[in-house]
Amino acid sequence: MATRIGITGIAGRMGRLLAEEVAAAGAALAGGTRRGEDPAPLFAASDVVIDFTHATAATAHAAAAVAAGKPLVLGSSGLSPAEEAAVAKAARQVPVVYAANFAPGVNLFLAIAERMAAALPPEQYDAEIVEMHHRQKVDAPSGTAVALGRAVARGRGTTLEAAGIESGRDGHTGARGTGTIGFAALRGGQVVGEHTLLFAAGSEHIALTHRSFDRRVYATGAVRAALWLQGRAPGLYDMKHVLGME
Ligand SMILES: NC(=O)C1=CN([C@@H]2O[C@H](COP(=O)(O)OP(=O)(O)OC[C@H]3O[C@@H](n4cnc5c(N)ncnc54)[C@H](OP(=O)(O)O)[C@@H]3O)[C@@H](O)[C@H]2O)C=CC1
Ligand SMILES: O=C(O)C1=N[C@H](C(=O)O)C[C@H](O)C1
Repeated sequence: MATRIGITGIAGRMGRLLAEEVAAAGAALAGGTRRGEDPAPLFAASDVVIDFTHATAATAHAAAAVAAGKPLVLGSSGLSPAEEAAVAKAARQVPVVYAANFAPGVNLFLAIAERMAAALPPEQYDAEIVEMHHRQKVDAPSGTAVALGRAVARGRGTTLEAAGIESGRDGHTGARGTGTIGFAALRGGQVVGEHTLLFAAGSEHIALTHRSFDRRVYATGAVRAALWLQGRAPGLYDMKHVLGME
């Protein structure tokens, strides 16, 4: 029997593409919800649910996954520490793939970012992350930019919070802090998603850029993650697990 996949926020930009990719993968669309609807019936009718809606919905959707005993693929960005903690708690009872970006190239980028950061001393190389997205995006910096920042911090043997964040500089900011990680977010037009990680030293710069031209790449990855979750033990997984990049 085909895997039944449910989609929260099915009328959204990602929701519509996810429905197409469920069919393309030979799975069955169990149904979808719109904003304000009770997610419980969808979780009950699904083998796995994919959630690309909004950060503020993540806690309720994680709770619905636990109540129904169903795996969850979570792609929403901009989650607060409390919302991420709620997802991690749910993942003790059901398997969850939570990824900032479901594009394979970005997940390779994250791995390379960590290695670059480990090789380039923070006293000499300032790490700056620049992202650009479509004018409708409601959170900044993007989830992917935050994931890149976390990868750089990991490579440097620290955390993003401990390294220090310089985001959205404006006015009399003072000089850049050594070892901090900088973020800049651009919004305009219909840019699907662009991320650049720059290491800037006195005598050289090295930059890596990823560009998505079609958000279908995220939908394909999320459906792949949903199918990969079938039969998994409870736990908090990432796209690198789905792609076998661990
Ligand atoms: N991890 C990844 O690879 C990717 C992540 N994303 C993330 O996915 C999310 C959705 O993006 P996108 O599809 O472009 O956004 P859209 O605004 O196009 O779609 C979001 C959908 O979710 C619904 N929704 C909004 N808030 C809630 C809520 N509180 N509860 C239930 N449903 C809700 C909306 O309903 P309504 O229409 O009524 O507002 C809408 O149908 C964003 O957080 C985005 O950053 C996007 C692409 C890739
Ligand atoms: O909102 C988007 O569109 C995207 N959101 C994700 C993010 O915040 O990183 C992934 C991708 O960049 C598109």
